[in-house]
Amino acid sequence: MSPKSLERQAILECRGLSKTYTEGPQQVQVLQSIDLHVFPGDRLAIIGSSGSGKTTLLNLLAGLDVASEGQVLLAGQDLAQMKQKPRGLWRNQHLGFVYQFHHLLAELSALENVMLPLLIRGQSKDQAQAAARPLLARVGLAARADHKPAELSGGERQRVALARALVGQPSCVLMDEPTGNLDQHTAAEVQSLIQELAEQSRIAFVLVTHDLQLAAQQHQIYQLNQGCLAAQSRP
Ligand SMILES: Nc1ncnc2c1ncn2[C@@H]1O[C@H](COP(=O)(O)OP(=O)(O)OP(=O)(O)O)[C@@H](O)[C@H]1O
Repeated sequence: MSPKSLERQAILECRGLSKTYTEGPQQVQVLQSIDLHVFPGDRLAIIGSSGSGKTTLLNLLAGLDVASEGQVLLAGQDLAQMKQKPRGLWRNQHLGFVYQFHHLLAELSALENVMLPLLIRGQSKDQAQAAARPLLARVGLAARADHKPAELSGGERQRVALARALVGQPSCVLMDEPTGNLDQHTAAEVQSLIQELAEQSRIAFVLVTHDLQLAAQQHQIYQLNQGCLAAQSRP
């Protein structure tokens, strides 16, 4: 395949994705037949009111939850068709995930948190450290490598979480409210980092956010409404 056709191959794709939650006798359809294509270097924002299904969609795209109908293809592979262990490895190789509440391990330092995905992949401590240190520097936290999450500010923790999502050199990073707990200045820093990484390293970003300012800075905004995903025209 030529580099150009590789570039046009969606790194993450969903087709006819639906999700219904069953609570006792009640069924709640949260997502209805959603199609989405994410290409290298894309920056997409998904907006929608509270309870519209944004997190549910992100979890399905990440293979953390199972769809009621439809498919998710990550780097061309249907996640639902894979066994648990290879699916985890495939996800670890191609996807980074930044959660709203960062989910850093409290007992590990910032550096150790960033090293973790590589240690899980079976890399040595030295290899993991060699990859994690420059990333911490890139997010402006070289001097905080030995600090535990409790000793960092909210913005610093979010940047550690971003470095951890990037350390495995994923093709796509999913972010749930990446600036939800950040002040305006730190949110702007996170945005410029996302922009730089998308342009220079062709990493694709899918951001779920309530922050319309952040959404407006991405290539495309999608709105989730009554289970359907619609592309928005730019403001
Ligand atoms: N495990 C579950 N079982 C039953 N219903 C659920 C479950 N998870 C989510 N829901 C319901 O699905 C709907 C969508 O939830 P989701 O968390 O995806 O929304 P959201 O758009 O991310 O909301 P917010 O912006 O408030 O975080 C909500 O009505 C929620 O109550």
